[in-house]
Amino acid sequence: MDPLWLESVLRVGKKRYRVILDGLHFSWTHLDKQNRDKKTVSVPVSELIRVEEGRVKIQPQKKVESSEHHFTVFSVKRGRCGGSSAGLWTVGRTQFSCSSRDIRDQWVTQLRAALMEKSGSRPQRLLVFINPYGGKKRGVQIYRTLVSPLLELAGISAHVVVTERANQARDHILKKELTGFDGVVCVGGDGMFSELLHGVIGRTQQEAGLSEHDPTVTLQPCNLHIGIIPAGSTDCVCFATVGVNDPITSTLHIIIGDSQPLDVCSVHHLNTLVRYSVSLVGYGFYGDVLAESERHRWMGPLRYDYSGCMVYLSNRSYSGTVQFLPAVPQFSSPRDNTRCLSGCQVCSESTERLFTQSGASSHTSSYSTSQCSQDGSQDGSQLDADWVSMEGRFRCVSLTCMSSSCPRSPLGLSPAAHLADGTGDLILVRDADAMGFLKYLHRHTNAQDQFDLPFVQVHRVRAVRFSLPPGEEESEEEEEEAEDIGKGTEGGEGRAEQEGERPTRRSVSQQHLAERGEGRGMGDYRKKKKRDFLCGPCCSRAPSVSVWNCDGEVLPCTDILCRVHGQLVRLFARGIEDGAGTRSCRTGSRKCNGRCVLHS
Ligand SMILES: CCCCCCCCCCCCC/C=C/[C@@H](O)[C@H](COP(=O)(O)O)NC(=O)CCCCC
Ligand SMILES: Nc1ncnc2c1ncn2[C@@H]1O[C@H](COP(=O)(O)OP(=O)(O)O)[C@@H](O)[C@H]1O
Ligand SMILES: [Ca+2]
Repeated sequence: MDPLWLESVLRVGKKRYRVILDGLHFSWTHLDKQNRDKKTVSVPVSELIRVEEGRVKIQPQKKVESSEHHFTVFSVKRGRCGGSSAGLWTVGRTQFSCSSRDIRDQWVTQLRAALMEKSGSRPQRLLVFINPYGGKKRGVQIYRTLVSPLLELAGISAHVVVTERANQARDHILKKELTGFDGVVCVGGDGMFSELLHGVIGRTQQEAGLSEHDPTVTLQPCNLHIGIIPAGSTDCVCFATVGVNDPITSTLHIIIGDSQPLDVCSVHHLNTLVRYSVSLVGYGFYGDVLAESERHRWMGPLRYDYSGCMVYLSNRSYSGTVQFLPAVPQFSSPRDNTRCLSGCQVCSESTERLFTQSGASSHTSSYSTSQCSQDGSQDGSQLDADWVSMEGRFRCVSLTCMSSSCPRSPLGLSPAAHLADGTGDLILVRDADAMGFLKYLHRHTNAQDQFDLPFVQVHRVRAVRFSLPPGEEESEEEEEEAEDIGKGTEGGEGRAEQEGERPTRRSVSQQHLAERGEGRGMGDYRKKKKRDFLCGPCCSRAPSVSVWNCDGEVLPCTDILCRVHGQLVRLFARGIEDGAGTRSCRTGSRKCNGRCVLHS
């Protein structure tokens, strides 16, 4: 028998329960007057949070009464499947009454031993960054009222930094002492997550002595977990990895030490790392929406809806050449009608492929043409011929390493994409008429297949290249000019940071490039903006070049090479559980049981 096994008949309120603890579950079954089993509640030991003697309120320091015969168990409690709280987690609190103090002590000891066994995989100490300006500017309030009390309940200590400038979180992770921290957490949106992502990946490569600028390098997977408390505008990374945007649910995933590997796409321009992305690298529509939205930041999250309409009305398409390395089609397909859910088999099988066969210790691969071998591992050579090339005019070119579901699009840009399979989905939307494109966009908001349109193609890929058509390409001269513009703005941005003003986005990549003294291409965006955008999105003078939206950051260059790095980072999450994934306490139309400050 399991050494942790314990069984007793205890009371919860006035009802009698057969209570059992085995190695895996803590469960209690209601017994009727004839001692027949009725309803059972079962909690995996991995989802227990705390066990206290006595009858305890949600904060252990506030005991209602210290009873010698009682103990209280705090655990993860799921919202009703199919109900309005599906996918949402809360803290369940159950007070058990024993017939003697001895029995009570036995239960408390055994339950704590079970919890102790789990403690190795749970964080003890966290480094938390709060963006006070993200989303509706409620980051600090969300942390103080919803997150901090739960961390305290779970006995997790946190060092909290409320950021005063963009890139502070990234720089902290890159440069400061991190010993003793089991994870880093952001309270903010996708931009804030991106800061942590760049910090964690950069730090890991620094320590491994690898150059991130080398597009051929096999990057070192990161050990430090990242937690996301959603408090931003889109919160796509949280939504796509948890299934809901809810601070309490995300805190509970952190507390129990869930671990979700995540594919990351690196974006290079001329042997310089520009940025990393996990959700969207998008040219055309999504780039234009982002660029336009920056001018309306004061609108908060609504800026994307407004800019989306404006850009749609501008009816643009862009020329370019897209090349891609297809993923192995036998493993999965973006049109196989599956969803990457918690415990996804495609992702588990990929783990073995990505790490066993690739030999993670050999850090460079022959990448004259590719970094991925035919078997799906992350290095090895491949022939030039494997690149597929497409050119023409596109409404949008999007690459996403995950579904990129978010409250605006509950199934996402690519509903069958996988979080951790080492591939991304490349979506090419050719120049359709305005109604056709609207149909495509609208299908993101419902269950209709957005790929079932004659002008839309989707490919599962491992790498993508984009280049402008001859005559439009980024010339040396343009880049030098762009560099100058970049330098000018760099100073301006620095001033904004110093004075505690809110700088615009685009900061991570610019600073990244500037700090490494490799600012080639920097400011292209601004230069092109000068040329094409300043007249507004509805201007009749249509621009010939768009910009790239990289997880909400405008990239400073147009010709790029993207490469998917399988399972490069780990989040405190477990993927979307079956029955979740369509709800958000920020959609307004759906309730979050009033628990969320975002609704209050
Ligand atoms: C007729 C209805 C049209 C609806 C179209 C809906 C399409 C939604 C797809 C959303 C993909 C989101 C990918 C995630 C991007 C975020 O990283 C980025 C930054 O987020 P944040 O830091 O929270 O501000 N968000 C965006 O780029 C917004 C794209 C909105 C496009 C309408
Ligand atoms: N204190 C701060 N002042 C100004 N900008 C900040 C600060 N902290 C973080 N940022 C930047 O703000 C940007 C947007 O933050 P984010 O939390 O993603 O909110 P949103 O989802 O509303 O865009 C991020 O790119 C981040 O670098
Ligand atoms: Ca993927």
